[in-house]
Amino acid sequence: MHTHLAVITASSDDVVTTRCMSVFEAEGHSYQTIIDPQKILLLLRDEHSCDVLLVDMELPSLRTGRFLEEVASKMDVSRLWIISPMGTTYWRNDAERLGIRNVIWKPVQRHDFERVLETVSVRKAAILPAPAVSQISSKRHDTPCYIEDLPGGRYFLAACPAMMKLYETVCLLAAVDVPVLILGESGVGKDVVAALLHKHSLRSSACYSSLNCAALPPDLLESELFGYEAGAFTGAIKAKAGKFELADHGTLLLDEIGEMSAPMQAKLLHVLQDGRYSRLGARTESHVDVRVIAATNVDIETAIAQNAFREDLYYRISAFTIEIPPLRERREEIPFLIEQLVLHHAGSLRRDPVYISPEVMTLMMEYRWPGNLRELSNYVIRIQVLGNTDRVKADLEERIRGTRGIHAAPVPVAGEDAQEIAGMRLIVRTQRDRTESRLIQQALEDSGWNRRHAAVDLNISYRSLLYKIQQYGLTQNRHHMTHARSA
Ligand SMILES: Nc1ncnc2c1ncn2[C@@H]1O[C@H](COP(=O)(O)OP(=O)(O)OP(=O)(O)O)[C@@H](O)[C@H]1O
Repeated sequence: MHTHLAVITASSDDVVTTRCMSVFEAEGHSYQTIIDPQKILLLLRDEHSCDVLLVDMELPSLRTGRFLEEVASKMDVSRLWIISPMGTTYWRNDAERLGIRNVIWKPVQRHDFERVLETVSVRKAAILPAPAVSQISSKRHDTPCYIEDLPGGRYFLAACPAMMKLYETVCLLAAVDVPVLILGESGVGKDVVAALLHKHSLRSSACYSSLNCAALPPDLLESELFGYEAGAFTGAIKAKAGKFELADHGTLLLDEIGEMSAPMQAKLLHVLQDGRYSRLGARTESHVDVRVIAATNVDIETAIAQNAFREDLYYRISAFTIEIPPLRERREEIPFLIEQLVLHHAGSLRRDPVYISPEVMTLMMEYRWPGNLRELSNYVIRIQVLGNTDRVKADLEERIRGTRGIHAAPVPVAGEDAQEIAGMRLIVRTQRDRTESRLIQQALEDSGWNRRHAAVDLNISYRSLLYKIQQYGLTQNRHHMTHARSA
């Protein structure tokens, strides 16, 4: 026999609602979502209207007023749960004063809701038949997976400790207006993390915009960033606002900042110092208030050592850094990502989803994913388009065969000596670099050193390929691998 609970989430956050729904409905309970705090107060007039009240403190209307106090006067606070983003504590003094002890920190996990159910089941134990109580407490906790929707149909998924920690860091950094540098390989999710940071920041009602600094030649980059006046150059018929102007009061992601030319670095430093800039062809200066988040997949410290990147600019953009691990270092997320990608891509292709067989899933868990989540996404699209996994299976097998034993990630053994693991990782990394540079050299030779074709064959971005050619010191007409690092 199931308990039927009425749960109210004062949440504007779809994720909280969705999680609540899946856990509570799976258990046979009912729930209700209310966004307007006044409606909650009305509802609480009837003391049997709900067993538990979950209040999402992110709701802007709760920041002012005496909502908690009013709720506490209408219900037993042991039935009241606060849901709060990490680092948000404006409610803490009120909660302490009112004796509210139940707090769930975002990202909300399934077991958080199980905690809620457990407290209710304890209170109801006297009237509940025994099997219902044991059914609740014997439920196994699933591997936590957190998904948060982002504008533009995108989402952020975290399903491993490193990414959960990263989410917490993002929430902390979102609350303060400091520059953040996001580091990580191509396709690892730098843009997604920047969008998440913007969503949680006080700037979230203004624009989030991003620009890939490597994709444009310096002149075009300058006009994209700062805009231009009519007649500033041939073809500039009408004046155009730049990214800085459009992102005023919001957030601007400058992706691949490590690729920016020296003159552009100087101009960027200027605008970061005092918010002042000039449109191309303008006689006067304008002022903006933009939070700049920078991202790169190149080693900026090496770029500084080689005088390719300004040290003063680096310090200006990197008050805090967030490093996103490559997919091969968080393989436990792959099944969760695949599940979402299958639904997403099948939906946009208007097809029935083609699910991944356990066999192919094993291969996907084993493959090294040099193109990270973008490459994983492409594989899932291929499967949805082809309607089966045969070709992808053969392709993955071939790729893994070429790299097996070198690219397969070591599975850490619980309790293993940290030093030994570090040593093993170093060996694996060195081997990986050797193999990677050999594969890149091969792809370049196969394409007659057409870098764009080679980048497509390797499934990495053109810029990443250029970076790797430089990193490994690869040159044309050499049949043997050159490994700059290990030489
Ligand atoms: N944590 C995540 N959850 C869900 N999807 C993700 C996540 N991280 C990345 N993705 C998806 O993977 C793809 C690549 O992500 P993104 O563009 O943010 O990577 P990037 O690191 O900025 O790449 P690049 O360096 O090439 O610009 C996108 O389709 C994005 O939606």
